[in-house]
Amino acid sequence: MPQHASAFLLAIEGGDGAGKATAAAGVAAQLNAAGRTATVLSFPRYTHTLGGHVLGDYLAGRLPHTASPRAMATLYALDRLESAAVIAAAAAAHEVVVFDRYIASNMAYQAAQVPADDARDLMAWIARLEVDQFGLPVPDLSVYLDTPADIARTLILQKRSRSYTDDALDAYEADFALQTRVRTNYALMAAAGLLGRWATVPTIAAGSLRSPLEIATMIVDRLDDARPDR
Ligand SMILES: Nc1ncnc2c1ncn2[C@@H]1O[C@H](COP(=O)(O)OP(=O)(O)OP(=O)(O)O)[C@@H](O)[C@H]1O
Ligand SMILES: Cc1cn([C@H]2C[C@H](O)[C@@H](COP(=O)(O)O)O2)c(=O)[nH]c1=O
Repeated sequence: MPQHASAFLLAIEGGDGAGKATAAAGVAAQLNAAGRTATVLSFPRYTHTLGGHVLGDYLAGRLPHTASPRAMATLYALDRLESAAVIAAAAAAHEVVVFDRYIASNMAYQAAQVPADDARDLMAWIARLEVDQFGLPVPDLSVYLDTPADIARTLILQKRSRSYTDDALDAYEADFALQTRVRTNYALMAAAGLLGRWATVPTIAAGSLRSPLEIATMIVDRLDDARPDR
């Protein structure tokens, strides 16, 4: 197995329906076609980890109680902690590991569920939990896919069925105000460089959605900007 101990860790981030899974697959396909080995890991890992399974039940509305943002953040973090060996194996075998959501999703979504004045503290708490306590790697680059919430809602409704729910919208997707606060948080995190380096890729140009190919190409360009030696 080829060893790439210093695989580039690229996180694709954004609100629900921003086009992350499509972009992550497109980026990996472009890199692999160019002979640069890449793989995609999507979080939550609904069907692979205990944490992911519980999160699917939560998002599908099958759990009887709501949980605090810190409790939810811990569950999402546990899904990644359970996946630590999978992340390490992916990084050892590929030049680039593309995360379809990673730690920044936890920061953006859970901080969107506390008063705005408490958001930065919660983001810092989540970063300490996942990076300092759980030992998860910081991404080399996070790309914020900036898709307006109304367009993202249309894209969510086009999605194929998910492993954890048959509903068209899960609990977070159905909450339009939450999606708006999430977008605000991502813009803040990208501007402040929380959890490392960021690039923002607007998915709309001249009023129209860019093609998946164009979006993937823009992300690969940002990746190359972030490591000009490769
Ligand atoms: N640039 C694009 N142009 C047209 N359709 C797109 C584009 N990007 C994504 N889609 C479509 O929109 C839907 C949602 O895309 P995708 O699953 O990639 O979003 P996502 O951000 O991963 O969603 P979620 O966070 O809810 O899992 C899919 O049906 C996908 O084919
Ligand atoms: C990884 C991660 C995700 N979330 C939120 C974001 C989404 O609303 C759901 C996951 O849904 P998807 O359709 O599978 O993208 O969970 C979060 O709050 N914290 C996280 O770490």
